[in-house]
Amino acid sequence: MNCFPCFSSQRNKNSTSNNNNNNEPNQNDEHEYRPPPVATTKPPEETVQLPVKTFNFRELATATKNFRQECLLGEGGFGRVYKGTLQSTGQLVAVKQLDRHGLHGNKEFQAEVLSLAKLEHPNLVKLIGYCADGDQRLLVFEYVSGGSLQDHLYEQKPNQKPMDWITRMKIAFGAAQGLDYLHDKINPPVIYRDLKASNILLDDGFYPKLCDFGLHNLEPGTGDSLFLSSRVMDTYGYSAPEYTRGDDLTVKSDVYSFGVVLLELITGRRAVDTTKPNDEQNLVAWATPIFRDPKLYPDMADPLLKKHFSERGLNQAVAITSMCLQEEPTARPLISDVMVALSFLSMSTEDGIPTTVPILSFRDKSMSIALSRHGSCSVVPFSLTRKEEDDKSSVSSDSEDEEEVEESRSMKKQEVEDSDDESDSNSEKGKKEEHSQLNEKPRSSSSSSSDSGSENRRSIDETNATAQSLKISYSYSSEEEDNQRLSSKSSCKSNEESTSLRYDSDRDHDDSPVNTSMRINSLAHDSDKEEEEEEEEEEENHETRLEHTHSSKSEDQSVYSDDDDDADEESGGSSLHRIETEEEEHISSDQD
Ligand SMILES: Nc1ncnc2c1ncn2[C@@H]1O[C@H](COP(=O)(O)OP(=O)(O)OP(=O)(O)O)[C@@H](O)[C@H]1O
Repeated sequence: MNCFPCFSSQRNKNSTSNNNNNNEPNQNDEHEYRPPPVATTKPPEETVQLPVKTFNFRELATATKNFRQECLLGEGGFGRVYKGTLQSTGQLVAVKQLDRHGLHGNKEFQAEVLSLAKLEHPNLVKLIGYCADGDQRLLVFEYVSGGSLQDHLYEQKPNQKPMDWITRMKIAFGAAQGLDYLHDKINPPVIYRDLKASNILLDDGFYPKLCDFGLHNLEPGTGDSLFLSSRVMDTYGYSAPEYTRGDDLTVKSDVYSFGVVLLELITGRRAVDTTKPNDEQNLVAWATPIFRDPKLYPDMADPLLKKHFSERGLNQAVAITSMCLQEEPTARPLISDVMVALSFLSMSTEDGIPTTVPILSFRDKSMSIALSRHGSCSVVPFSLTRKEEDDKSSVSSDSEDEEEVEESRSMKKQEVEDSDDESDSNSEKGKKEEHSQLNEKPRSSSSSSSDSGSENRRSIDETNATAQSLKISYSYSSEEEDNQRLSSKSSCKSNEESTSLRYDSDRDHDDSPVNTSMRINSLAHDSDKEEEEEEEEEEENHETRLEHTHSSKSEDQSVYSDDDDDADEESGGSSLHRIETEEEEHISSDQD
């Protein structure tokens, strides 16, 4: 059966009507068996005429001035790309002349082209048509005029201004939207496989469009080792660890690559830069230790930004990046959550401070947790009632199951945090924006060690500074037995698996990823002294808040500038801020 009617040549069409197969009632022969109606109904995609044109080689040769060098835009893993003008319409196009190594057959090629043509989204470069003439295989795309993200980040023209922070966040947001479409809005999902700065094209207004998606099956001579090695080299620095391990790629591999691009936007550094000292050549390897120390975030940012960004925006962007770059694919967020978070970070506000991200926007709570640790205050804490918490505690004491105990602790801990939030909110009502230090580290270091594993866990927590700040510690040391158990447990909970559980706080919480996170969050805390400690801490925090109110306020109300360095120092780092605003209260109550 030909699934792609618009590719059918006249001859094919004829042959289709002649070979009238089971699904096509033959109008000329009334006596012939007609299948039941259901069988005659073609799926919509078969009947829809897809908006993809066929070009003959001559047309494209004319469009590109005979593939003249001056029209050459560049050469990538798939072949050369030429800028052209279609004579019939005057439309500017990019003509990709596919490498002729091991060409696919006509039908195979057409099938691939058609599936590409179905992918339509404003953040994807549109396929306009194709040419399969003799052994020539060409794809015709809309022309995107502004160059690639790579050009803008690293190959700036002398008179070109560096991209500002909001533009960078908008580009990230747009790219996430394109990726979200591929992952979540079409069926079956498309794994991009090749997301990188050079594949994000920008129009004149910096609107991003992803190119080279879905071309994987068109790779000429798949299995041609020379060809493959050059592509892998190109993608080196963006590939997820599972790729290197030889595991299957998933949509989460794209999320990793997206994290690398986000890191490039933040730092202005190439994914791989062989001109740098050895320990700085691989961007992710260079950045990973920095993720653990929020005080270093401002220094990590692209110097060309001259610190013109809000501290909170930076912290949250780094938090998202760090999540995307988790070693374990299942620990990475869904691109839809990344997209939502970036939608807030990319909003231009009058004061340059990004809008806070409401928790209920996310399908997976881990994103909310990470961002809440980085200054987003409209995060509504998990709404466990005291009754639920008591229920949990009694279940755990009955079962004496260590895991349940952990869970109960974490829930209890969470409730304490909830009440912290509440009291913070009350005490700070009326102020426009104020920071409070969550002071996680003293909390863990002051925990008592009645639990045999708590000492270990505490030390792991202390060394795992990323976990302290981000609370997405799926990567606890594998040497630690307890943590291994927890880590593997959390890994098993794929974000997708639990989507349906995420919003409902009335459900059984035992296995939700929320609780996985909560459990992990609570590792360093001992429940026995918790309330006592909380009281002390609340006092301490209150004092700290008062001390830091002035500096924190000025930090966040103005965008970062070089002059803010002192204030930054004074605030003792940037990530552990929580802000309560009237606006946020409004959002929360809306959500309620
Ligand atoms: N639709 C387009 N509009 C404008 N320029 C384009 C378009 N598609 C590709 N280009 C440009 O053509 C050049 C080659 O692109 P291509 O995608 O083939 O290679 P690449 O992205 O550099 O490498 P790879 O194929 O390994 O991803 C790049 O400079 C790219 O910016």
